[in-house]
Amino acid sequence: MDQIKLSAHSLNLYFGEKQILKNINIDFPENQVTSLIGPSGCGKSTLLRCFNRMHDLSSDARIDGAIKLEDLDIYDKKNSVTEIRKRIGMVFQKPNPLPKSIYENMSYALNIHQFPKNEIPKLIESALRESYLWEEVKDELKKPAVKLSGGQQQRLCIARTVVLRPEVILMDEPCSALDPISTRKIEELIISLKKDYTIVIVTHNMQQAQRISDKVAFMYLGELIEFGSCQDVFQNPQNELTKNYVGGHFG
Ligand SMILES: Nc1ncnc2c1ncn2[C@@H]1O[C@H](COP(=O)(O)OP(=O)(O)OP(=O)(O)O)[C@@H](O)[C@H]1O
Repeated sequence: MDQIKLSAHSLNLYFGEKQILKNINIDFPENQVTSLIGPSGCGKSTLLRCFNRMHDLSSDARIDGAIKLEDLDIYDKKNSVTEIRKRIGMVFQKPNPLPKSIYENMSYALNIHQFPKNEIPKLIESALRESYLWEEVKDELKKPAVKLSGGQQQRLCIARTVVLRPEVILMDEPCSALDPISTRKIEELIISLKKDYTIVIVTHNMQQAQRISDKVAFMYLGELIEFGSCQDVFQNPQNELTKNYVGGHFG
């Protein structure tokens, strides 16, 4: 039986009058990669952003239902967003390093969370190793992060998330700005990270979803249409819409 790490229960989201997410119920198993797939505009990124309260600052967003990290209610006002984002990290579509050195990119959140100063170098090395970047940057940690290649910048953004030891990592099309070789490296990285983290990723790339996912969720017009093992969703979809989408008939 899968151990459930993160879950949404009867989740609805509205932007103004418009309902974007419709009664989403989903369980993300621990130490697995789950891909959210579906045609453009179906609500994948909007759903992903619900999991670490990224809509909090959007005045026209209204959410009802519940999201739980194990037993923790993510939307319970007494839980701080900073603490939730430490436990549920996020990596965005475009690599977005701070305009600072590689080292400062890594130390920034550790300082905010008041990790002991003497532990910081070790934590940084370990997260950079875990993110397949250490060997490439160990001699130039003072270099501006923006001077790294796009793929290296994205691995740095992953390392910067990993350094806080989150439980869940959310990724919103993390390879869409990258070339095929950098994309492959990130895919290998995602597969290796799942032994320590639960990963939820939005992807448009069906080959990528098949290469990296344990579970796949297919969404359409704000609804979760089908959720199952990667093999089942791609080889034996139950719903006609899923069948057409994974068969490349629309999207
Ligand atoms: N801040 C916002 N205010 C109003 N509507 C929004 C906002 N953000 C997204 N939407 C709308 O919500 C719907 C879902 O968008 P979302 O970005 O989640 O889809 P998606 O499946 O991730 O699409 P894509 O694959 O193109 O990135 C779209 O109709 C979009 O226009």
